[in-house]
Amino acid sequence: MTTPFQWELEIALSAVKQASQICRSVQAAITDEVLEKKDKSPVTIADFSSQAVICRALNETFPQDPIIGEEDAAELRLEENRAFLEMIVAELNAAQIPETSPENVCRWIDQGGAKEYSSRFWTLDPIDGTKGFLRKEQYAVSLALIVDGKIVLGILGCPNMPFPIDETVTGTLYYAVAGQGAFAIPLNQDQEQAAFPIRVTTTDDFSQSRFCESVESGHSSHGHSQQVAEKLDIEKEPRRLDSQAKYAVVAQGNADIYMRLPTRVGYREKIWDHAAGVLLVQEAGGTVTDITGKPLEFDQGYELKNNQGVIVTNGPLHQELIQTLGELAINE
Ligand SMILES: Nc1ncnc2c1ncn2[C@@H]1O[C@H](COP(=O)(O)O)[C@@H](O)[C@H]1OP(=O)(O)O
Ligand SMILES: [Mg+2]
Ligand SMILES: [Mg+2]
Ligand SMILES: [Mg+2]
Repeated sequence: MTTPFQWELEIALSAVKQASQICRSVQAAITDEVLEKKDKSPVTIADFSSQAVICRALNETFPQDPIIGEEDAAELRLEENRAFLEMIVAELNAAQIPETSPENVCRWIDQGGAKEYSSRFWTLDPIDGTKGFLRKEQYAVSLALIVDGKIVLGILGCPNMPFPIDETVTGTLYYAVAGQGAFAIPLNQDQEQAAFPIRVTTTDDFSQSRFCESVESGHSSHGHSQQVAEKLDIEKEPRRLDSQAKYAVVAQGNADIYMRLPTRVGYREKIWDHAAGVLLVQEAGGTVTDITGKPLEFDQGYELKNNQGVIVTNGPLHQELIQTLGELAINE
């Protein structure tokens, strides 16, 4: 008997693993090749390579499934960016991806171009935390499958995360399937190795708790999280790291809380920045809502249209934290 989504898990894990290894090799070599997107955020050859490899693999096995991915190939098709495209082609050739050509690379990337909600789709952030990637700190390759508005499968490839039970091993692949728990495996492990189940902490004492948040104060308000920490007597310094690695840190019990507090009115979180991390934490026993305590709604297209910010906890700390955000009027 097979468990639900076993086939999807197998294909997706191998694609994320391959993409994570490409990201790692790009990071080790050069990273000063950066395109600036229209919104002024950076994108590298690793972002595009990762999206190409993962969309190619998903499309080969699940051709009917739309993919809502972060990147698209419009800029890469411009003549002025031809050299940049050739560097992506070279990365995929080095990774021995069959049928690699400039045209196919653009086509694979654009397979991740769905925008609308459908009853079954994947969502992909080929590199979440590009700024962390450029600083050679934390970043994540993030992939999730959403069926009938529910996240059923989530994977985070974290090439710079120490393995939870052996910190000498760098690079962790996290995954969760709805109802089946959350697990970590080393990114580099070639032979079959038992997946290590991860769990959130059980503390209900804020004075003993630690929270994590973005490095970038433009992505999450450090001023507001400081106010919350003072009100709740959280004494420990926040752990700042980029990307959905923050979800993994809570899921494996290295922090108790992740706060993502809006920095400007009107910003809507993107589904690919959260879907995989949310399922990982929920399956590890934790709780995720927006800053008003509402569940995140993954049936609204590519944005979390009906939500503001994100609050992640081990569970026991959740309600009082949401209440405090209300008292401080941070949720308005
Ligand atoms: N104003 C904002 N508020 C919240 N998140 C943002 C904002 N601007 C960009 N982001 C997104 O935050 C993510 C990184 O988060 P973190 O700080 O936790 O590493 C990126 O995916 C980035 O999207 P983008 O890819 O468009 O730059
Ligand atoms: Mg980006
Ligand atoms: Mg992102
Ligand atoms: Mg990204």
